[in-house]
Amino acid sequence: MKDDGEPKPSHSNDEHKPEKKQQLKKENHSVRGIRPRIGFSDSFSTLELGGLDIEEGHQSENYSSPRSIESGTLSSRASTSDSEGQPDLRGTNNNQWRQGFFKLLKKGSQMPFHTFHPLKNVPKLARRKSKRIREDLIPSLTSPSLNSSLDTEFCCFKSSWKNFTLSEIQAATNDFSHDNLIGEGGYAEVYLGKLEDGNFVAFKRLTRGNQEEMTADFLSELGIIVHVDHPNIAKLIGYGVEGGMFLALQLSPHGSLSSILYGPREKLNWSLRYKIAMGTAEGLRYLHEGCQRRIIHKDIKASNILLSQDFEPQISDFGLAKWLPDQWTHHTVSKVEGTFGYLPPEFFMHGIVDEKTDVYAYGVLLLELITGRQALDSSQKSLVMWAKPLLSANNMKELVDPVLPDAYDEEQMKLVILTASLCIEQASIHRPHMSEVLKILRGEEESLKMIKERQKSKLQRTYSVELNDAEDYNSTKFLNDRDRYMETILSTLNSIKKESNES
Ligand SMILES: Nc1ncnc2c1ncn2[C@@H]1O[C@H](COP(=O)(O)OP(=O)(O)OP(=O)(O)O)[C@@H](O)[C@H]1O
Repeated sequence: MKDDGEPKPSHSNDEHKPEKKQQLKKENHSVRGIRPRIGFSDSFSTLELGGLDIEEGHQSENYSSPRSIESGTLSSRASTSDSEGQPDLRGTNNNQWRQGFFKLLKKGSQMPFHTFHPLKNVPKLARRKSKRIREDLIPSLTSPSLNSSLDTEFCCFKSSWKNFTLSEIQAATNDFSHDNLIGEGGYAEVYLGKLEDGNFVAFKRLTRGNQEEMTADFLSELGIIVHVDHPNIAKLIGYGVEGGMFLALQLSPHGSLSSILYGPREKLNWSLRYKIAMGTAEGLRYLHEGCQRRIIHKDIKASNILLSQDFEPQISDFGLAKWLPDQWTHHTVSKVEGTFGYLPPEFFMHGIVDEKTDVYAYGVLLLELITGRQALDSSQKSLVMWAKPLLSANNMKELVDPVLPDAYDEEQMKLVILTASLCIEQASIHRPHMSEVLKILRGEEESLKMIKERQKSKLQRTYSVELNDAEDYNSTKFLNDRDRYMETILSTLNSIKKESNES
C-alpha cells in the first residue's frame, strides 16, 4: 500500500509483510466440508441460494454441495441424520426467485430487492416445546407458510449495499496488492480497500474451494449477514460478484481479537477484555434470541471477533452460520464444521448443533480472555483441558493471564471465570443461554441465586439421573470431576455474594 499519509489499521504495518502472511496461515482455521453439507437443516441461505451458479442465468436444478459429491455420500442422503424428514430442496417451485437472485446481486441497488413483497399475515412460528424434532412441524419448502417467510426475509434485503465492480475493488486494493492483505482465513483473503470517497473498507475475497463450494459459502455468509443489524455484529457495506466473490465489510481498525490477544496482548488490559466479553455476549444473544430468526454462528473464536476503533467487539465470518426453524430444538449435521478447540462434545459425538454450540465456544473465548492462552496451543493441547483442573481448584492465580498481574477488577474476573465454567459444561443442558450469560456477567443477584439453586440440586441428583440427562458423559471420572466442578462454582458464587454484601 502506498504511504499516502492516510490512517491505517493498527495491525496493518506488520501484517502486510510476506512473513506475516505465513504466520496468518498457521492460525487455527475453521474446518468446513469434512462431512457432506446437505438437507434443509443447513441454513436456508446456503441451500436455497446455493442452487445458483455464479454465472448469470446458469442454474442447476440438481444442485448439491460439491462436498457431498466428493465424499460420495450424496446418494446416501437418506441415511444421514441431516436428511431425515427433510423436505426436498431441489424442487422447482422456488426456481423463479432463485433465478432472479443472482441477477439482482449483479444489478445491485438499481434493482430493488423488495421485488419480493412480504406476504401479509405470515404465521409466527411457535417456540419449540419438545426435545425431539417434530417432523410434522418441519416446514415444507413448498408450503405457503415457508414461502411467505422467505418473502418476508427478502423484503428486508436492503438495496443500499453497494455492488462493487471488479475494477472498483482492484482500484481500492491496489490490485490485491500483498501490502493490502490484512487477514487470511482458511477460506478467504481479506484486503484493505480505499474507496474513491476516501473511506476504508475490508474486502473479503473467497479463495478456497471450487466455484460451487465458494458460491455456497458466499451465499451462506451473505444470506445471514444481510439480515442482521447489531452494534456487535460485523457490518456489510457491499459485495461483488464479478471476477470472484467479494464481501465489502466495515474495516475493523484493530483487526481481530486473536491478532491482539496472540500478538501485543499487553494492549488488552482487563477492562478492554471485559468489554469484549460483554459485547460478544450481546452480539450472540442478538443472533440467538433477538433477530428475526435463530441464527447459530457455529464458528465463534478469537479470529472471528473483530475490534472497532474503541475495541467494541463485532462478530464476523458467517460462512458456517445456520438458521434454525423455531420448532427445532437442534439440528444434526453429518460433518465436522467449525474450529478445533471450540467445538463442544455433543457436536463431536452426535453432530448436534444448537445455541449451546455457540455458548460452549463463547466459554472457550472467555478462557482465552482470562488466560491469554489459545484455544489449542502449539502442541494441539486444548485450553479447556488445561483450565478445567484450575477451575475445579478455584485457582484464579494460575488461571489469570500473567500479563495482567493484579491489574484487574477481581469481582468482574470472578464473574467471567464463573461464566466460562458454566459455558464449557460438558452437558449442553447445563450451559446457560446467552441472555443468562449476560445476567451472570453483570452479576445480577437473581441469576446468581438461580445458578446456586441449580448447582445445589444438581449435586443432590443421583448419578443415574445424570446419566439419563446426559448420556454422553457416563464415565465415573467425569462425574467426579463434575461434582468437584459444581462445588467450586458454588463456592465462587458464595464468595461473590459475600463480597457484594460487604460492599
Ligand atoms: N472487516 C475486517 N476488518 C479488518 N480485518 C478483517 C475484517 N474481516 C476479516 N478480517 C481479518 O481477516 C481474517 C480472516 O477473515 P475471515 O475469518 O472472515 O476468513 P475465513 O477464511 O472465513 O476464516 P476461517 O478460516 O476462520 O473460516 C480475520 O481473522 C481478520 O484478522
